[in-house]
Amino acid sequence: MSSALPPKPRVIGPKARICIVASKYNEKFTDALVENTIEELAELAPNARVDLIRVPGAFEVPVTVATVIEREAPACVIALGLIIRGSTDHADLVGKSVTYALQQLATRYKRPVIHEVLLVEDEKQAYARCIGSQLNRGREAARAAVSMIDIFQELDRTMPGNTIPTRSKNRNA
Ligand SMILES: Nc1c(NC[C@H](O)[C@H](O)[C@H](O)CO)[nH]c(=O)[nH]c1=O
Ligand SMILES: CC(=O)[C@@H](O)COP(=O)(O)O
Repeated sequence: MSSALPPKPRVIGPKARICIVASKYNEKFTDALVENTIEELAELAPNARVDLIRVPGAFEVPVTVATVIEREAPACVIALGLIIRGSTDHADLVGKSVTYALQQLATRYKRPVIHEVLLVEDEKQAYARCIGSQLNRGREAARAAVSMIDIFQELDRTMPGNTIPTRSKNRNA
């Protein structure tokens, strides 16, 4: 059984823009994920501007995240979705490709991308993580997002520039 939610981070004051990219597929569950995320963000980042983009399925989430970051990068992107395993390998293929793509985007753009595109076995697991409270992955997404915004704002204060020394022309330097 998965562990419970991470503790609530401290409330962040500064205004920040957060973009949620959420798939519509399995909408009973993905709607609940979105609602829980927004509710938790309202408490932890009351001054934040929260944009919401809904896409057809989990597989469409990464390309939308990439476009959002390239056009108007938010402080943090939250990716939400629910994949329920069927009778073929499609669920695994979608789940793994989305996971890899989101991590690639986060590290390429140095922008926090919170990954709560869930792959579950059945509706019971989906209910516990999307609608239930103890394991709610929407609240978990919001807490991770606020923590990362806080961390990156601190990094901007303490490590503003490119601190990796560029190699000099003199290879011996
Ligand atoms: N079966 C689920 C899907 N499948 C659809 C894909 O995500 C994608 O939209 C399609 O392959 C077209 O590119 N999506 C989910 O989010 N959840 C599922 O359970
Ligand atoms: C992730 C999916 O598209 C999957 O749930 C569809 O079900 P199936 O594997 O039976 O085609």
